[in-house]
Amino acid sequence: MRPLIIVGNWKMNGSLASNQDWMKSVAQGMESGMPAGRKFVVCPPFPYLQQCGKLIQEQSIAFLSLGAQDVSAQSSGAYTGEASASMLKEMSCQYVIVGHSERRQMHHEADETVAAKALQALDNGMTPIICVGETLDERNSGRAEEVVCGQVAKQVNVLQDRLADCLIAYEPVWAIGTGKVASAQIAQDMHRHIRLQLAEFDEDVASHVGILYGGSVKPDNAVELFAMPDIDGGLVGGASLDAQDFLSICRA
Ligand SMILES: O=C[C@H](O)COP(=O)(O)O
Repeated sequence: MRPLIIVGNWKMNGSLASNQDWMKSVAQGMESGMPAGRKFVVCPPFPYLQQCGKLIQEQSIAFLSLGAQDVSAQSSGAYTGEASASMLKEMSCQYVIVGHSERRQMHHEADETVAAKALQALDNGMTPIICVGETLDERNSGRAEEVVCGQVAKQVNVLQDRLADCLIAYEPVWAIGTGKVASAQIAQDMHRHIRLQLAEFDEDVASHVGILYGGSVKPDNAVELFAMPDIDGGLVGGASLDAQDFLSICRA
């Protein structure tokens, strides 16, 4: 049985003061108990990881884990502006998002780089959340499955059975930050497709890998999405910035 995992990705949002308020509200909300068998993760920007890790400890938010939004594909050295997996681990991160479409599009990250980043995370004891997804043009031209399966195949080639220790996030690019959520059935169909593709490589890996949905997840659509058999949780952007919305999605 795969656990339901809800990951909040703050993207480039937050401040020392607002992070503190968010943690306080989430601690209060989670204190009253959360549904069993679920995991909750928050991914603040790099500069706030230490603060947020400390706040999670201080507020005793036992349910909440820390994650980062990206990691270097290199382990150390002259890579200005990058953060290595060992540094993130030192900040108490347990999860790392890799290959988010915003990084693929704006920073030209290729599948090979995404796989190298996932390996760095795995080698440092963290769970990579590997993002895949098609653009609107690709969907409209009937190529959604081909594009997503191509992205997954590149990860399978490099990571092989280490994929069992990863999460995959299906994020249709056209649904990110647009308010246009994929219908639960569209999302389920793609998740099923990804799982069947993984099963061709290894059935055990396929049955273990959590596949999260991302793209305009909100309190009012989370229940329907999470009820789907191959949707194992959500990667939540905008709605995770509001502590009460995040809590509602965590309980959905
Ligand atoms: O990482 C999160 C996804 O990009 C979804 O963002 P969104 O919930 O704001 O659409």
